Amino acid sequence: MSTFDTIDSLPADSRVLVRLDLNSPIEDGEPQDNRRFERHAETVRELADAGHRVVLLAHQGRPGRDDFTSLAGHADILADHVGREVAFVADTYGDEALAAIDALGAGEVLLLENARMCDDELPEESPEAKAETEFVTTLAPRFDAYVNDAYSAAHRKHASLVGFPLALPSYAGRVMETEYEANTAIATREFDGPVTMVVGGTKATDVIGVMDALDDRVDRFLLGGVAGELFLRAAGHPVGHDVGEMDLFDEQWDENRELIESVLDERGDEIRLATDLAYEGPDGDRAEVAVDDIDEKTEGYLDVGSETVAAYEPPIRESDAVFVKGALGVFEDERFADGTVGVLEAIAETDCFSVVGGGDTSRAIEMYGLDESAFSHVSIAGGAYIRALTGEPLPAVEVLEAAAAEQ
Ligand SMILES: Nc1ncnc2c1ncn2[C@@H]1O[C@H](COP(=O)(O)OP(=O)(O)O)[C@@H](O)[C@H]1O
Ligand SMILES: O=C(OP(=O)(O)O)[C@H](O)COP(=O)(O)O
Repeated sequence: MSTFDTIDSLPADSRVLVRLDLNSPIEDGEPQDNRRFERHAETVRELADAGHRVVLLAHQGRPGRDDFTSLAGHADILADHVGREVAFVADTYGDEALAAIDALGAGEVLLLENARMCDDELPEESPEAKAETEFVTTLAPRFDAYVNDAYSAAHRKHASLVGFPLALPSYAGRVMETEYEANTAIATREFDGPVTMVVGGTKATDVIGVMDALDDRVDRFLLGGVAGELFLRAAGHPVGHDVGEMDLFDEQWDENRELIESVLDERGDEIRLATDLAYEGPDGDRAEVAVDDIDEKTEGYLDVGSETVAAYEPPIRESDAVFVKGALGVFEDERFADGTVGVLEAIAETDCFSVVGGGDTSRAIEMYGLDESAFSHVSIAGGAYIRALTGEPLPAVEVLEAAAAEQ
């Protein structure tokens, strides 16, 4: 169980500064709606309905990148989800922002500009250093309390995440609470039956680190995606390297080769690898090949094959808990969705405890019409989910816990 205080303890009629994570895909300069809005809207609605004055802080992208934009468009999307007006001010702690904050009435909601537009926000520093920045010392006196709901950014030591808890009574929002409980479950909960982890996606370095760290917590790993092919390579198959323009395998192989070989050597019995793979055939249709029949890799494998999907379903059905990190194939293309969707369907049909993590992978749930409520938790966190699984501390959670110990 977490040891931070939640918004259940927030005193009535508070002026509250709330950190959300609305970081979103940007297309043609506009933020795209996604689960983060829907989830954070619950916290915002609850606080506004209770009559608090609600001021929101969030970030978008990184300076210098195309996704580094204003939060004006985010306010509109959030307002649709909250079912209330969300005012926006293109300022964070200047006169315009302070005037808008001071003018806010009970139950009203205001979103401040992208926190990363302040020089004080980004350099990663200690909470003590961040608490002394002008950003924090200017805003904090305007508020009675700080709420952190941005679990998915909690691995960053930025001012809006770690500075305010030293300056204000601090609480966890609903997203922070639920993400924390579900994502640490693999380390903290005892399960009666087998624990299975589905491992795929493109970020092989991340997931191999997770496999290594979860050594004694997971009974079996079902592999696909890029990591799956790298393990097949370690097992002696002529796959798991780049062909043509591809840039997914060789670097990650060089980086992880020793670890993959030692994990396979020590835990081979618990690791299930694909026995067949799917690729784009000459007529553009999905084609499949048995791994044992591959003499040379000449094209990209884009999914695990149907024999593999069938073999992965029974262990899922027997599991007491299943954690998913990464897709088994390029599910965005319907021809190569069978592995990812097959596994998600098998999880949805069981009553095991299940967590699906990763921004890309979780999109398969709505793309293929799966019922989100069939999963115990669909995480909106990427990097923070990985860190939770590997047991690495999250600085923004640590400061909330420290604040609770002092409150
Ligand atoms: N064999 C593969 N080749 C290329 N891409 C793959 C393959 N298998 C899965 N993927 C891609 O992996 C992505 C999801 O994984 P990733 O980005 O690592 O994780 P996350 O869900 O954490 O964002 C999907 O978008 C999918 O297209
Ligand atoms: O989207 C985020 O992380 P994620 O891509 O790991 O899910 C967070 O908002 C953190 O953003 P950052 O990785 O630019 O610090």
